[in-house]
Amino acid sequence: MTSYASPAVTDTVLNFIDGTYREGSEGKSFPNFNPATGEQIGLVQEASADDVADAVAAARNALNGRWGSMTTSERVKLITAVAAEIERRSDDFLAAEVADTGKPRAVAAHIDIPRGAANFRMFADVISTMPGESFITDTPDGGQANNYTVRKPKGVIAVICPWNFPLLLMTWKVGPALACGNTVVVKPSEETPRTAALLGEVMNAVGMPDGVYNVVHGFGPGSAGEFLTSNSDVDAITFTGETRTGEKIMQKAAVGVRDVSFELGGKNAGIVFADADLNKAVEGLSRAVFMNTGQVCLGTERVYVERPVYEEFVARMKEAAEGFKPGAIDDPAYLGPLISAEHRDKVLGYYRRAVEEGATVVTGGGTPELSGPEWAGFFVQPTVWTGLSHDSTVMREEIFGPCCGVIPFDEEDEVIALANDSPYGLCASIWSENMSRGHRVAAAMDVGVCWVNSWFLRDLRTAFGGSGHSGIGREGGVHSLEFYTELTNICVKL
Ligand SMILES: O=C(O)C(=O)/C=C/C=C/O
Repeated sequence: MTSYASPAVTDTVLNFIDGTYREGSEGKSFPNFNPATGEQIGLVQEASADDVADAVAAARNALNGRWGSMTTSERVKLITAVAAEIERRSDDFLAAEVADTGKPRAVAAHIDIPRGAANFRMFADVISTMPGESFITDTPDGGQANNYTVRKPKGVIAVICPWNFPLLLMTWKVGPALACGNTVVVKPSEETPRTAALLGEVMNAVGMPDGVYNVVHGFGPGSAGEFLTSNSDVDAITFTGETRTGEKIMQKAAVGVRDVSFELGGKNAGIVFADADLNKAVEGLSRAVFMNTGQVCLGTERVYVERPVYEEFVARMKEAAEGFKPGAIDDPAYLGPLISAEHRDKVLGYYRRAVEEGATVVTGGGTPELSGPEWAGFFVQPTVWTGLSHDSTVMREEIFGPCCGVIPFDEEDEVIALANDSPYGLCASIWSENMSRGHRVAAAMDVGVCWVNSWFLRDLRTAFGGSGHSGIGREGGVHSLEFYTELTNICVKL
């Protein structure tokens, strides 16, 4: 049986289909690891094609059953109860998330788990207060017509979510999906299945109708994710993760012309002007580079600093980087592991590539000296480079690790061009005490989100997402409704 509250125990993480937990029908499973220790902590039951078909059918049946006939206020009451139950079981969600990710308990306790509840509450509010649209039209016969719009759920939504903020990013999609009356089949990352599975217990506890929320596990080609995106009874697909995976999903979505909502990769820039408050800039950018061990889609991996403050900024980022301590999980400065041995090796490959391309390693560049079995996992050193060209590999490709390259600039137009010279367009941060410059440069960024003198400050009502290779569509507040509902305009001749 799954024991989320004691993740050190080897246990089985099950699929959750039509309100019940079940093993994969083909008896296949795959290992689940704690990235801090590197130890296997469980087995995950792999959903077969039949299991995924059952989950989609359960979601369809729920739409055609009690869930589909519920009023908005009945749905709002249920998803508000989900939020409360997540909070009541926050210790279990915390244990499950830390077991799966190895992330600092402080990060999971202050970001991941609270956002799990907040995401449901946010969209309960949005769907309760969202105004409709209507127009009184003058008609050729001298009369009038009333045009008004009604929103209806899109149907069965496939939710494919990543391993860096598993509960946060899954509920960022499931919250609005359910608020709008859809049903979901969730395919969590194979690295982090636990909190998605645990949410099934919450759904049952609050009396969510069976089939509204389903979870199927799997990884790679020929498994649950592919079965799900290929299932013609899935009405739309939402995905957060790597750009190249998004491209593959989009190909599947094309069959049947299914809508997609994507938050994909990024190579986000931080720009520090000479008139910046360096205390703010170093605090904000050291979080943007090193928080969650750099495994944040919004993270910063390239920093441009106006020349007069370049040397001081580099020295202060070195100090900040060395303040992050791998292998000290209860220390607020703890730098957790990367999610897997594979990802650790990928990041170390970029560390080597940086040196090959002429980087000066200001700090880090390898793996930390850690002793003890509890730190035998996938740790790397927080790293800062100088001496790299803007066109170097590590300044152009998304690494998704605790590292950044720092490059000097001289002119505002120059740095705007550098920051925008990327196929990605997710976010940026601007650091300057000159507010007209802050507004001006932020507006010049070709990104979905730009922070000024801040980073990762989130108002869930705002438009969130990226352009170019960073995604399609926006999530957040009323923006999520564009994806999770279909509009019908009704014109009544008066
Ligand atoms: O803050 C959010 O709503 C969000 O989506 C964060 C994404 C982080 C990705 O790594």
